[in-house]
Amino acid sequence: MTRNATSGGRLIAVVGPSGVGKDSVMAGMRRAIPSLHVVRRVITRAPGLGGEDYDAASVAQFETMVEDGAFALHWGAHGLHYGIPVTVKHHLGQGTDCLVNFSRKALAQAGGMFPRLVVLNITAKPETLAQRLAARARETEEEISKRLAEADKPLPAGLEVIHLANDGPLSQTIARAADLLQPVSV
Ligand SMILES: Nc1ncnc2c1ncn2[C@@H]1O[C@H](COP(=O)(O)OP(=O)(O)O)[C@@H](O)[C@H]1O
Ligand SMILES: O=P(O)(O)OC[C@H]1O[C@H](OP(=O)(O)OP(=O)(O)O)[C@H](O)[C@@H]1O
Repeated sequence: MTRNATSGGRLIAVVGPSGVGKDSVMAGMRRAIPSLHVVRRVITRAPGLGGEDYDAASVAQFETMVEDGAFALHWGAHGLHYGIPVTVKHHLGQGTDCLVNFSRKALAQAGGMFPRLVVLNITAKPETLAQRLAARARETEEEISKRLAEADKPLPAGLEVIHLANDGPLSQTIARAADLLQPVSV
């Protein structure tokens, strides 16, 4: 029995600082728990920059999508816009657990929208983050510095949060995440 014995799937919101391994852990969880629906975000980022699978949009396209009600929730960060397609509500309504790369700043709003929200908070030491962002090389050095400066952010109170360190081998983190988030019957 979970804490939130409500009908519908869980929205598993993966959060943590830039470079901590959110996308990597999510990719592993998708393989470990094939029944999970992994949410494909809309991002105003150039297409094909790797990491997660996302739908690239221009700012104008994104704003039109907002007006059209295409998103369940959206936010801005790192000079980009991120949107969670409204179709996530359909998957949750069908009882499917959904996994999404999320923003700590958007969690308070999500808590009021999704009754079965579970936060997977991934952590790593500052030096680990710096090494990983440099090695990933998706952003410029200036952008990386800004991301590192924003690494620490509080989580809102009152949410179900699972904390998971990703300083060690990725396979170990994925196995632990899959174990902690295996589907449960309510
Ligand atoms: N446990 C780990 N050990 C070594 N490298 C990792 C680990 N987890 C993630 N990485 C690497 O660190 C970089 C950042 O990971 P990523 O999943 O893009 O993080 P985020 O989505 O949180 O920004 C990527 O190059 C990824 O391959
Ligand atoms: O409010 P915060 O918790 O700081 O999160 C801000 C944004 O950072 C991440 O974006 P993105 O996946 O583009 O960046 P990352 O891979 O470098 O974390 C995350 O998915 C949020 O969209």
